Amino acid sequence: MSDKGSTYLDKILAAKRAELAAPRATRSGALTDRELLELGARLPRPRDFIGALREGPRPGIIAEFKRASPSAGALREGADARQIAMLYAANGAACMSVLCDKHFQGSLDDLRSVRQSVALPLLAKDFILEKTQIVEAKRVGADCVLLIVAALPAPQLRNLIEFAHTLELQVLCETRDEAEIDRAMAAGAKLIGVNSRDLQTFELDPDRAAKLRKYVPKSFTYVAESGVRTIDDALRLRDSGADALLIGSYFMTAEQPGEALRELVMAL
Ligand SMILES: O=C(O)c1ccccc1NCC(=O)[C@H](O)[C@H](O)COP(=O)(O)O
Repeated sequence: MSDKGSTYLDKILAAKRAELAAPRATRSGALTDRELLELGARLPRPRDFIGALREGPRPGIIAEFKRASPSAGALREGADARQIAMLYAANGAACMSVLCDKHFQGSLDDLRSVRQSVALPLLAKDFILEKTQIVEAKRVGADCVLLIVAALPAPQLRNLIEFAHTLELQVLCETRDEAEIDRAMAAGAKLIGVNSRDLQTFELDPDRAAKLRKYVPKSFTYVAESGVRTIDDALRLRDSGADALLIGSYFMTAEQPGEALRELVMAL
C-alpha cells in the first residue's frame, strides 16, 4: 500500500487519466459522443465472446497475455503476443485476454497483432474510463472490453456498458464483493467477473470467486478472475460453479505456456 491513502489501483487510474488527457495520435480523441458512436459502428462486427465461453466445455478458459504485472513484476519479459496467442488457440483456450496497459508492459498494438494471428474472441484488458477507449479497443480488434466497477461511478458505468453494447461489444464487468456485483447487474452487465486479487493491496483471496458465486444468477455468465496457481485451484473454481476462468500468470510463467494450458483444459 502506498502512503497518503492512495492505492495501487488509484495510481494506475491516475496514470490512465493523464494518458487520456495528453494529445493523442488516434482519430477518436477529439470526437463528440455521436461521432464516436458513428465511428465505432462502422468497425467490423465483434465475435461472440460470451457465446464462446458458454458453448464450449465448462468452465471456459480465458487465457491471458501479460508480460509483467504490478503485483509480480516481470512474468515473461519481451514475450511476443502473437506467438503466445497461437499457443493459446491451439491448446484449448475459449477466449483470450490481452493486457493493454503500460503497467503490464502491454499496449493496444499487442491486441492488434493478436487479432491478426488468431480467431479467438478477444478481451481488451485495460483500465477503461471513457468511450474513446472503447472505440479504440474495437478498432484494434477487441470483442469484449473490461470495465472495473471500483473504478467507475454508477452513471458512468451504466453509460459505458450501454455504449459498448450499442457497438455490439461485450463487457466483462469486474467486481470484488456483493455490493459491486449488484451494481454491475443494475448497470446492465451480462458477463460478471469476480477478481480474487484485491486491486488496492494486491492480496489474493483464492476463495473469493467461489464464495461470491451464489450472488450471481445463472442467467449471467460468471468469470473467476486471477489467482489460479495450480490445477487444483482451477478444479475448486469449476466445482464452485464458475462458467469461466481468467488465467494469466500461471500460463505466462510456465516453461511451455501451450502445454500448461492443454494440461489444465484436460484436467477440467
Ligand atoms: O495482476 C496484477 O498485479 C494487477 C494489478 C492491478 C490491477 C490489475 C491487475 N491484474 C489484472 C487481472 O485481473 C489479472 O491479470 C487477471 O485476472 C489474471 O490474473 P492472474 O491469473 O493471477 O495472473
